[in-house]
Amino acid sequence: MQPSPAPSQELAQLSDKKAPLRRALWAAFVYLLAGLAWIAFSDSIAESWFTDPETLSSVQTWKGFFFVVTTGLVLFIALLRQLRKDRALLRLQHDQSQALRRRERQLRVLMDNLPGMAYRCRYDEQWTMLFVSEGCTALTGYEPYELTNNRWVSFADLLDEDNNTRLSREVKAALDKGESYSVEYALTRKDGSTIWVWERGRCVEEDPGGLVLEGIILDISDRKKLEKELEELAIRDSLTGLFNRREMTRILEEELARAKRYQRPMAVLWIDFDHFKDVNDTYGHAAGDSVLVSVSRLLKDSVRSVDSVGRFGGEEFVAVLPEMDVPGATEAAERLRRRVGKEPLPLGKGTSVPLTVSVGVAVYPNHGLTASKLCAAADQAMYRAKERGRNCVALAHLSEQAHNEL
Ligand SMILES: Nc1nc2c(ncn2[C@@H]2O[C@H](COP(=O)(O)OP(=O)(O)OP(=O)(O)O)[C@@H](O)[C@H]2O)c(=O)[nH]1
Repeated sequence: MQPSPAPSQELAQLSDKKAPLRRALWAAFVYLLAGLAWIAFSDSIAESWFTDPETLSSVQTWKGFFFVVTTGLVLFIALLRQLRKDRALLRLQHDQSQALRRRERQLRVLMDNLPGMAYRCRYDEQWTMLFVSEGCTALTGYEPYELTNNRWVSFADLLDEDNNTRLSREVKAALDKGESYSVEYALTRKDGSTIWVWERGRCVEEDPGGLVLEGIILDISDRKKLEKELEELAIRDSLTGLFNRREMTRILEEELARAKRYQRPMAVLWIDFDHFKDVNDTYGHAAGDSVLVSVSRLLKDSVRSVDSVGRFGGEEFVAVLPEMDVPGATEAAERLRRRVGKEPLPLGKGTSVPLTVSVGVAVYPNHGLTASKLCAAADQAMYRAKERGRNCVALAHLSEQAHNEL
């Protein structure tokens, strides 16, 4: 079997447009040469071999037949070979185009069933889409033709400035390293709603207009929502929805650092229910839970938006009040105490119970310079409020350092 030419050889043959003419001319030349040689030499050889004119005439007739049959046979073989080659080539072309169509169909089915959108875009300011898969409609709300070539909107129009800047930065960093990029950002859909997407892509080639990027964009809103819920769960108390002890400790440290940096006061209120055990014992634990929930709402509604309220555990609540000095903190604590004691708290099933709280107040820098000192000072103050008969506010003792300075 004849070895098939190497692909580069095939390519060179294909790109040489004059090759068929050259080959045809060569065949014609060989035929002419053979024909002329035959005419020139066969006659003289026949004449030298056959002297009898009658025999010579019949030899010349047979010689003519021989020439026609031989050239016809050569032509037949050459044509047969060529036609077979053409047929094989046509079959190959047909098979290849069938395979190509099959692959295109598979690719389209795959892309259209992607849980997102496949794209090919220019690396420009508009992220000009050269191609987007059918998933574009479900993802963005826009039909593929509306987004392609920025016909109605550009992809950049779907991103706010922050997200667009982040995407540009990530893509550039990946391109600089010659790696693929992967980035999460928020995208505004046609109906104005915002979704979170995850994009992964890479630079595939350079076309005359610049770099081209290819990749996929998937909707990850559900995952983001779940992450947010998990984050919330990690920082919230499951019963009341207020911040939990860990988050309140973090907030307190953060506010304290800010207070120190700007040399401003800040306060911690330690709030504890009076005789809460009686509520549980009389009305049951579930009723006690309802009271805790409604008091949490009450406490949250009674503080400023910059203040934070959390449940430290059991029926102990803590409020962190930034920018609050001793008179302000005492007044805020009094206000809270009055508000809780003013109305009976609902127990569920239409009943309610009057309840009071005792509040301890500690202020930075007067009652402590660290979070733990402030908490301990506020807690002790709250116990003093209990000792004074409950339903009252007690201020922490001056810390040793503050005492010396004052
Ligand atoms: N319903 C309910 N009760 C709780 C929860 N956490 C703690 N408690 C109850 O809160 C009560 C706290 O009781 P104590 O520490 O004796 O305090 P108190 O009865 O409020 O009395 P004083 O603080 O001294 O005024 C206990 O009965 C606990 O069971 C909770 O999540 N739900």
